[in-house]
Amino acid sequence: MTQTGDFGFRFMTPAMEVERAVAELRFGRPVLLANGSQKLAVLSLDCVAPSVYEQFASATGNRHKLLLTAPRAQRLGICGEGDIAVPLAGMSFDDASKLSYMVGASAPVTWEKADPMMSASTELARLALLLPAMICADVSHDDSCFGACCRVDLASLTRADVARQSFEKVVRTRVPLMDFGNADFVVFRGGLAQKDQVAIVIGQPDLTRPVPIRIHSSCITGDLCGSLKCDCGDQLRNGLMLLKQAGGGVLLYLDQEGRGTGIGAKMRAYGYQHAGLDTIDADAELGLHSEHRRYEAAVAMLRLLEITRVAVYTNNPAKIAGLRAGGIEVDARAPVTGRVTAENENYLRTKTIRAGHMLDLESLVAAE
Ligand SMILES: Nc1nc2c(ncn2[C@@H]2O[C@H](COP(=O)(O)OP(=O)(O)OP(=O)(O)O)[C@@H](O)[C@H]2O)c(=O)[nH]1
Ligand SMILES: [Zn+2]
Repeated sequence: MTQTGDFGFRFMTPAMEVERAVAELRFGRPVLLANGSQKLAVLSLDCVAPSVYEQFASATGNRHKLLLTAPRAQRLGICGEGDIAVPLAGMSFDDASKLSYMVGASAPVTWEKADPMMSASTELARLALLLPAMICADVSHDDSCFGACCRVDLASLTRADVARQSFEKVVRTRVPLMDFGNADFVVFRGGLAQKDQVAIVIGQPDLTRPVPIRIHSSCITGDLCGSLKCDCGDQLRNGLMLLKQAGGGVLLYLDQEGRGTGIGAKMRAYGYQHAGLDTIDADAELGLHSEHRRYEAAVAMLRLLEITRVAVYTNNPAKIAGLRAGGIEVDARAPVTGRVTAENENYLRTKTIRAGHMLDLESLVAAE
């Protein structure tokens, strides 16, 4: 087993604080976000029970506010103001939910620019795979009702980044694959949530040359079930084939469902897409930005595999930028595509036009 970082045993590390806070939010309990003497009680509307919402309101003297991210504010017609905060006094749980992530909600009558601490709380939501619909209240003067709650320092959110880059190799084992021959599945554990990540090594790549790689984000619907709404399943299999044809390479299969937003958010977004929204606007309705993925895990996995120079199969410039930011040399980039279907054509077009993906869609359509 290879250790990538030695944090020793300390009573409380930034990563521990953040991980505990993330777990508490997922249980629907409040956490305290602190920055010096400023304290913000935070609750996630995505998984709180209505009764806890009511308790939170009375514990904060009805001074609680709802954070709406810039994409959500924009969907509600409030443009160019960044994240906003809406006073919630007197607003029911259902109305707050509607305001934070449902299609067709009206713009709030009263709102203000969000305090930076409130905006920072959305990073906890991102890590918790929850919608960034945060209910917040400043309790700097009296946090007595929140004494038993998990406390996380604002600085820990940044310092926990160090932990994100700390991975260890757990096991490497051969798996015979139907179309690709023998592959080595290498399992890594680490990052903030200690999720297992998998590298699939095809053949025996020459590590002295740029190693052909594919970074693939998990897509339960496409990879496993052949969903026609995206091209992921084809890209997964075509990516593995390209690595085999290149004489060997590595596919990093990252646990990043729904562009890092989680399967719950992705399925909510699919519901909105059925109502006519494109992939980016559907996410924006939920308060999500167009991209929530990060690539520290990919960089750490490559380093543990002793790979520092790569040739990447991707159409997504953010993946290349993520590798380069982590010090991996990207020598070349080649496309990897899938079938264009009636159901995924708009999705692919939106990614090309609105997210800058390097995809020659018209040629693909013409080739079908
Ligand atoms: N939020 C959201 N995620 C989606 C949607 N459709 C697919 N996904 C996710 O998008 C990601 C696609 O992953 P990849 O195919 O590796 O990445 P990519 O950004 O398309 O880049 P390349 O395939 O490398 O060109 C996966 O995490 C899917 O689960 C959608 O409509 N909404
Ligand atoms: Zn997909």
